[in-house]
Amino acid sequence: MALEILTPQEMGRVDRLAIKQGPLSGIALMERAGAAVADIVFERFPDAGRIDVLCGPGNNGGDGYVAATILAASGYHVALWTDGDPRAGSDAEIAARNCILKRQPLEQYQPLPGGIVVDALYGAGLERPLQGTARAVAEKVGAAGLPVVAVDLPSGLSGLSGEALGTTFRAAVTVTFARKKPGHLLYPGRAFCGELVVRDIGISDAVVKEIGSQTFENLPALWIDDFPRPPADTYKYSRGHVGVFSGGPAATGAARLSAMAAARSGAGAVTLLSPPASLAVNAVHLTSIILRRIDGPDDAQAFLDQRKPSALVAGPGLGTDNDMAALLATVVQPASAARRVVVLDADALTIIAQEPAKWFGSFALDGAHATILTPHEGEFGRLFPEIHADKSLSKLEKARAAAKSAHSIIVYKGPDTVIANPEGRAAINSNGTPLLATAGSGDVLSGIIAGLAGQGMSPFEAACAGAWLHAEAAHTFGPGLIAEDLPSMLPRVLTRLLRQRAP
Ligand SMILES: NC(=O)C1=CN([C@@H]2O[C@H](COP(=O)(O)OP(=O)(O)OC[C@H]3O[C@@H](n4cnc5c(N)ncnc54)[C@H](OP(=O)(O)O)[C@@H]3O)[C@@H](O)[C@H]2O)[C@@H](O)CC1
Ligand SMILES: Nc1ncnc2c1ncn2[C@@H]1O[C@H](COP(=O)(O)OP(=O)(O)O)[C@@H](O)[C@H]1O
Ligand SMILES: [K+]
Repeated sequence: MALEILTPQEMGRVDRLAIKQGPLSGIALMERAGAAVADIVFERFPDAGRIDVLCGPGNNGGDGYVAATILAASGYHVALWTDGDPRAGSDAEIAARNCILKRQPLEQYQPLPGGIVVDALYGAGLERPLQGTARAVAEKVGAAGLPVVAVDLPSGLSGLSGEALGTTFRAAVTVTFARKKPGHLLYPGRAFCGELVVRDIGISDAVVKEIGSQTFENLPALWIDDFPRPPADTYKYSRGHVGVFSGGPAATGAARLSAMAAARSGAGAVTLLSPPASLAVNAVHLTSIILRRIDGPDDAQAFLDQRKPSALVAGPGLGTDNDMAALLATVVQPASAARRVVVLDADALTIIAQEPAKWFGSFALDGAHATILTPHEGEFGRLFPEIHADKSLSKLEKARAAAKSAHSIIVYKGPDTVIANPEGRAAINSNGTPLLATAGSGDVLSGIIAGLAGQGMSPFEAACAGAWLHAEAAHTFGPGLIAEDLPSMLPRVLTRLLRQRAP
């Protein structure tokens, strides 16, 4: 399974290395890329009355010349519109030379009803907004609502960040080559791409590996080998013991959601740590979850020393007053010998955001201990104001920078959740669903991550698996989902996942 995501720059290096190592030349790769585009047109639009192929001056245009040639030879009515000549000496120049279709100036192009558009204006090389004719054409095509097949990327989109650099084509299908790029998975890019198809053009996995990308699509293959498999002779505490801190009586539900999610993720024991005032309300709502009274930091320390939980969740419904800040200080200190992963969310992030540098300095991340922060957009902005405001960084790069500065694993949530560690390893989640935009779903995510990390899964992998399982649970339930439904969907999702993994 090809999991690497390549930046446009890395893709350029892959292209050059593949050409250097052979056996395929640049024009051979381009012929395969153009053929892949033509294939998608055959598959998705077999009855297209007319195909307008728009070619830019770079190699993206080269793919367009190849696709136009194949489509015309197959009997389609193809019109070729070009925005300048291909650059001299480029592979695109060879592709243009091999294309016998008449070239028409792009400024004369007018959308025709019933047609489809192949957008081969700009791909990986676009670095500034579309201007002049290209921009006017993007606007015309958008207004006409014609189906667009984008070559590599919809023109106008940054392949690096997924940002629209300006006016951007909106594709029905995007055909990219070898590997996905960040802009295909990060919003708003993902929406501009429509259906995304990745086609092999003969670039070997070994060449991609040599580039050493540190970004991956968050799919089970990324972490399944590390997924918890309890041995036959396990018992409840060795199967993972997760402690979840509850807040005051008016806000106990969030912590219970986390606790239930941790339990459903396979943790052998989950203890809800409750302030005295919330004990009664928590008690009436809990059955399999253990309830323990915690009246301040000393009690919390006693729990940590006695029970040695392997993972903790603090933040959902915790409250942000000074007492909770003191409790949090106890929670985040590195465990002496015992392995422990601490997942901080919601109110814990609000407390930390008041003095980020102090808190970040206390977070430990080594083989045995880790801190995982799970901010949504607003929390991320409060925790990392400078990184958040830096317009030159993509969401992916922001998550990486935040992980480094906080010595933590960051789960930067949203429709395109990014998980990053301080060493620069990062994953982009691709199975998100707007069904998850429901109160309390983040609390469930924290619990799943803690449940997996508590069972011994490596923290980065646990965070990735948590984000994937969370969205998969939402898909499995479907419309009408509320946060309470997510934990009870996990058994089905886990069954499917583990069945697939069986040899
Ligand atoms: N053999 C290969 O290498 C293969 C490559 N493949 C294909 O190549 C594509 C990448 O090709 P590419 O690097 O030539 O980039 P592409 O996007 O076509 O052109 C960008 C050039 O245009 C210019 N420019 C930039 N922005 C501009 C703007 N707003 N308005 C006007 N001009 C603008 C800028 O030049 P500048 O003006 O800066 O001199 C820049 O250099 C890739 O997406 C894939 O489809 C596949 O076939 C596989 C084999
Ligand atoms: N439009 C969306 N598409 C996919 N996932 C989403 C969307 N909106 C929210 N989510 C996910 O739902 C969860 C919401 O978390 P959060 O904002 O902390 O909610 P809460 O505080 O109510 O628990 C996150 O995992 C986030 O990634
Ligand atoms: K394009």
